[in-house]
Amino acid sequence: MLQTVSEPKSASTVAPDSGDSTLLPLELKGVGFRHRGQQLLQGIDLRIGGRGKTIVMGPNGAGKSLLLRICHGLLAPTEGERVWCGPRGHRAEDRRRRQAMVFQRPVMLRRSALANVTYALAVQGYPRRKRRERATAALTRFGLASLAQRPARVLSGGEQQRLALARAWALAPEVLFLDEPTAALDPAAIKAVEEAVAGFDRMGTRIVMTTHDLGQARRLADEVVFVCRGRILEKTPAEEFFDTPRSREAQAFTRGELVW
Ligand SMILES: Nc1ncnc2c1ncn2[C@@H]1O[C@H](COP(=O)(O)OP(=O)(O)OP(=O)(O)O)[C@@H](O)[C@H]1O
Repeated sequence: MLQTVSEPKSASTVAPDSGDSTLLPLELKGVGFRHRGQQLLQGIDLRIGGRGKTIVMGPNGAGKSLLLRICHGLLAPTEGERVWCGPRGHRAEDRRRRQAMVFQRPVMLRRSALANVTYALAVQGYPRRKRRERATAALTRFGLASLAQRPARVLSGGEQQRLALARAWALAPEVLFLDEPTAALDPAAIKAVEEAVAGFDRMGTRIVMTTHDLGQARRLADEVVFVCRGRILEKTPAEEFFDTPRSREAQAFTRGELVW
């Protein structure tokens, strides 16, 4: 489903290679999130640095999405702090431009597929005269060239998810957060998303992704962050996590048992 075209250079002058990442490492220090008297996340110490794909796993309601939203900056922690420690991490504009997030249900503007991508490039400050070419290359990369003029909101769920990935691809982010991007997709669409994630990884984009799918986590993860009841119980290299999970909760989770 994915077309082979050359992978885009970063929209900025800096290639999104972890060696010269301008944002990473990302550190959460003593992060908590409280809402209406409920402690939904607590005591989160997490460092995301270097290359690779971090897969965030855990039972329903554990706080995975909250954690990703806090990492991305969509939510502010009510306790502790989130710090981008790279040389340009202190600049809000750089943080906004150099990271992207893909959601389970893609957020599409009421305009064509192509315009969704060119708009994102415009917001990022990409030169006007080059936007269309770059957006078209991204749509082609994700097998969406023939749907470029179709209103984005009438695309199927799988097509919209590929469009969300194409939009992120055009932006060439240093860090990409994906929150259950395949939860509502059929097997072919899931494969396309997994190939895209691997492509982002090859491009040097740091991946942080949640999934419920153990098979998918095994295929993609370099490391696993296991979240349960609002806390991180493990941050472990993937092989070790699946072979010998340390916590009782992760042991049960990897056996496919319910964890509360
Ligand atoms: N913006 C928010 N404000 C207040 N509470 C929230 C917010 N987002 C999520 N919650 C609550 O926080 C808890 C954790 O939710 P979250 O979506 O992070 O879990 P999750 O691990 O991603 O779960 P699932 O696997 O079911 O998607 C839930 O009880 C949820 O109702």
